[in-house]
Amino acid sequence: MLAICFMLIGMIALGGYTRLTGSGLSIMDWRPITGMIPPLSHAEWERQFALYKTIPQYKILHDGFGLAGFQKIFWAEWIHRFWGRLMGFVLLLPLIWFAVTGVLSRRLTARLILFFVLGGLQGAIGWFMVASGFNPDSTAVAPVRLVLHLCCAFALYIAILWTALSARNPEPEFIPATPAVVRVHRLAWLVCCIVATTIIAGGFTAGTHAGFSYNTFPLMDGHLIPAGYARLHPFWLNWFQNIAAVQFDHRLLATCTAALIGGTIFLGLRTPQLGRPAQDALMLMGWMVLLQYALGVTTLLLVVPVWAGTVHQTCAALLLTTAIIVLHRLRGVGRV
Ligand code: HEM
Repeated sequence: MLAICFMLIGMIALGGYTRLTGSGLSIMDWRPITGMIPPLSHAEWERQFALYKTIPQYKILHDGFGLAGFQKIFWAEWIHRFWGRLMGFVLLLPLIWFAVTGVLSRRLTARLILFFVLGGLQGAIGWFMVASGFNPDSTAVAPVRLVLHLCCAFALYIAILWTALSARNPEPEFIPATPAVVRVHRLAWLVCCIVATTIIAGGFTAGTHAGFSYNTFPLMDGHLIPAGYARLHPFWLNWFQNIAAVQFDHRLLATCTAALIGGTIFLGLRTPQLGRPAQDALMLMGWMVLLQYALGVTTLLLVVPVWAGTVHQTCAALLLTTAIIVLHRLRGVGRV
């Protein structure tokens, strides 16, 4: 399961690369089994390329890049899909073996089967997202579907990570539920929620291409709150479709995330009852949020180069990992 967690981080990185290189729409069909075989003849490459030429993205973004250019974006998308299938095998084959030899409890077996099914569903959601990019008036996928795909990937990752950590460490270490400990525990939950919300906001920032505007920090076009924040009506529409508001919200949430993590560490380090493992995890989370914040600003100031966008997206998963490890190490609060 830990191997699958590593593979999932790799998958999130590959997803970022695929999105940022505009490769996601290059494979225009979804064949869960036979799609594993890439084009093997020149005729098949030409057929796939001819298909791709029919969608608006080709004409607007990649017009005239030739078969070699098409092959480049095709391989990015193909590897992303292939990696997904490979994860399915890495989960399924040991699962069958361990279940047959009676190593796994029924509960764990059922949970792992559920993860396998959800992994398949994530593939289907990926296709649901990609299909939205083929509409006659679009050159990219629908932001809402991008966020759906991203959120499901993170949710599945959290579930597998939690299960893996619990399998490694089945008995939580008792931590006395003093008021200070309970406060840090509650803050750790809040941190997980705000990190998740910042990630969703990051999804909309990426989906609406908001990172290509207002490339200054901390001001946006000379203002702390950009002019035109509330341009759209009804008001809530701004949070999803207005580039100024989408980017501002992501910055604001990221700043709140960093501040909340700072506060949690401050209290956590003054609460010795938490124990060393939980305090170490808090410190790791602190370093990670600093790195992620700096990467976010770098991505913005450099106008979203592929490497920075990919690393920023991947480090979001690593930040979430540290937040989950903190929560996992605090599992024993009040438990005898
Ligand atoms: C706690 C800190 C942060 C987290 C967890 C976070 C998370 C994310 C995630 C997950 C994405 C990509 C979503 C996707 O690909 O669908 C993203 C995109 C982005 N973030 Fe952040 N972010 C953080 C801080 C920041 C900061 C401080 C800035 C800049 C001030 C920033 C600027 C951006 C930009 C410009 C994008 C779009 C890049 C692209 O198009 O690929 N982020 N963020």
